[in-house]
Amino acid sequence: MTTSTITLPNNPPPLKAEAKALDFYYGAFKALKGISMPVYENRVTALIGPSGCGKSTFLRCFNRMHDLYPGHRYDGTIQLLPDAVNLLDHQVDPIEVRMRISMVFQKPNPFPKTIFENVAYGLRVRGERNRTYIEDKVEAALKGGALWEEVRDRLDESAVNLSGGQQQRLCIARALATDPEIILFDEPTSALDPIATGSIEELVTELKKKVTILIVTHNMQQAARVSDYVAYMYLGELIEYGATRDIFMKPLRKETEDYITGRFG
Ligand SMILES: Nc1ncnc2c1ncn2[C@@H]1O[C@H](COP(=O)(O)OP(=O)(O)OP(=O)(O)O)[C@@H](O)[C@H]1O
Repeated sequence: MTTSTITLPNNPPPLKAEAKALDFYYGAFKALKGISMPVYENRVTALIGPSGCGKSTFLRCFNRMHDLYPGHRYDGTIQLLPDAVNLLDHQVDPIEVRMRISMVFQKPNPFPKTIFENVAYGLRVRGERNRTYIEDKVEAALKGGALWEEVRDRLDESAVNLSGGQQQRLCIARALATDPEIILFDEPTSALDPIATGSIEELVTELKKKVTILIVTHNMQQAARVSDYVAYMYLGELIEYGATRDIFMKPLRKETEDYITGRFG
């Protein structure tokens, strides 16, 4: 197995999560191999690497998405700080994990419900009944998703009538409504036009003041624009991790350099 090259910052921000010796199996296939990596609080960490290297698989470990399918197995730990709970522990309820760690997918996936009900969804799953509380949370989440001004007068309309970019911002608002500590973004702009992409990138930068962000992207410019730290993966392994500027300006591993300069992948 390759050893990861990990360069930690001199004055690291507080840790929000940490993967340690993480393996993941789809049945007999080992898709992640011994990944150890910090995730710093209120920072954006980008996961990059060629198709099939395990970026999405790694991302989905953080909110136990893999539990939804039989035959999937984790080894190792992902600690969530400051309470130092191992997210992968069977004693830890995956539903509770998904409240604390939300996810935004590649294709905007609003539910066939009203704009309001899309955002209120997680609160209702959590058992929240207080109408005023839910209304306040929905408004705050839509503001956090930079969508409030566009939809405040049509909260009862179907979410599927929104544009693609608006739908993605709605999905971000939905993710925000339960006050998550981490948001996982899986290629959130790959289905969007450049203008909608720009507004999502601005939003990510704004959101990191409040939450910790992990983002999978194929777009090197996007990784350079939005992230503070970058993890380069290949064939299920973490090859190199470091500050974004260092990874792009002076990567320590030849494999990283070949990938970010477009010579490979
Ligand atoms: N449900 C699954 N069952 C079996 N193997 C899977 C499954 N999902 C992904 N894989 C395999 O796991 C490996 C990692 O896939 P993953 O989707 O995490 O890569 P990725 O880096 O996110 O790729 P992409 O950039 O194309 O989305 C690949 O070899 C893939 O074929």
